[in-house]
Amino acid sequence: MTDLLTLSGVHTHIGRYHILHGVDFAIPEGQTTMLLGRNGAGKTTTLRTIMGLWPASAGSITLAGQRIEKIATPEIARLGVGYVPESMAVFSDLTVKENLVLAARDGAPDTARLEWIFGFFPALKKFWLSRAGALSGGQKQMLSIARAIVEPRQLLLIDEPTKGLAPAIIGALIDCFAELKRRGATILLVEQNFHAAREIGDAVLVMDNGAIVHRGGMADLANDIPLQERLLGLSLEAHQ
Ligand SMILES: Nc1ncnc2c1ncn2[C@@H]1O[C@H](COP(=O)(O)OP(=O)(O)OP(=O)(O)O)[C@@H](O)[C@H]1O
Repeated sequence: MTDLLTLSGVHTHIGRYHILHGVDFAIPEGQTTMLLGRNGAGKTTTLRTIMGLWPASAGSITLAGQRIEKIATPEIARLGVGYVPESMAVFSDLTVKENLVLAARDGAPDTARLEWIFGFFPALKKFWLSRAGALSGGQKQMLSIARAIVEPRQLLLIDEPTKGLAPAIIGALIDCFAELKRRGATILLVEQNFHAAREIGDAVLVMDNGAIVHRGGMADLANDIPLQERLLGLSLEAHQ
């Protein structure tokens, strides 16, 4: 299996705060890797550092063989990294169509690509000419993800997509991620909801205090309750 993204000894400072303390991991191509950890562990900072939104103060970030830790965010996006931030990135006053047109580099999403997206987010086709602000929370999240994949991406970074959503909507999102993965996407996904995480993930990384403290297969962590309690301070039952 080829690694699409590799972080090696990555440190990040935000102002005078030292947030990431030597983050090391590799993301295999075509897999969904979950990034878990307690609040404040450094998960969002890791995604933002990969995107160049917070500069790495030391270490290397390699995407498909190319070093990207000193490259500006728009260039990283052009290299094929899609980012879905925690606060859904949609324009409420614009229609679903306008949101997707703005997300496409040439201002005209490819028709076949749109049909591909509608295949797993049918609500976006149904509400094509509706204001994004009128969508449900789950549909806004779908639009936010659709904006990130309106052009082909090598890698998707998604921050807490299920946060604040009702269980039925979380189920629909999980189905969408499964479909995206089936179609070959490589995804690094931050998730606090362990029940959702174990449904989606192939591999798992756990962060604590700005460093990776566990890496392995998702099934191994899902089946090891003492390990979950030690790493995440939770038991699976508490999250079902
Ligand atoms: N703009 C900022 N200025 C100062 N400190 C920050 C800033 N953003 C984040 N931090 C700190 O960096 C640490 C890591 O935050 P981060 O958001 O990456 O954690 P997280 O694992 O994503 O947690 P959460 O699940 O709560 O979002 C926290 O201690 C946080 O307070």
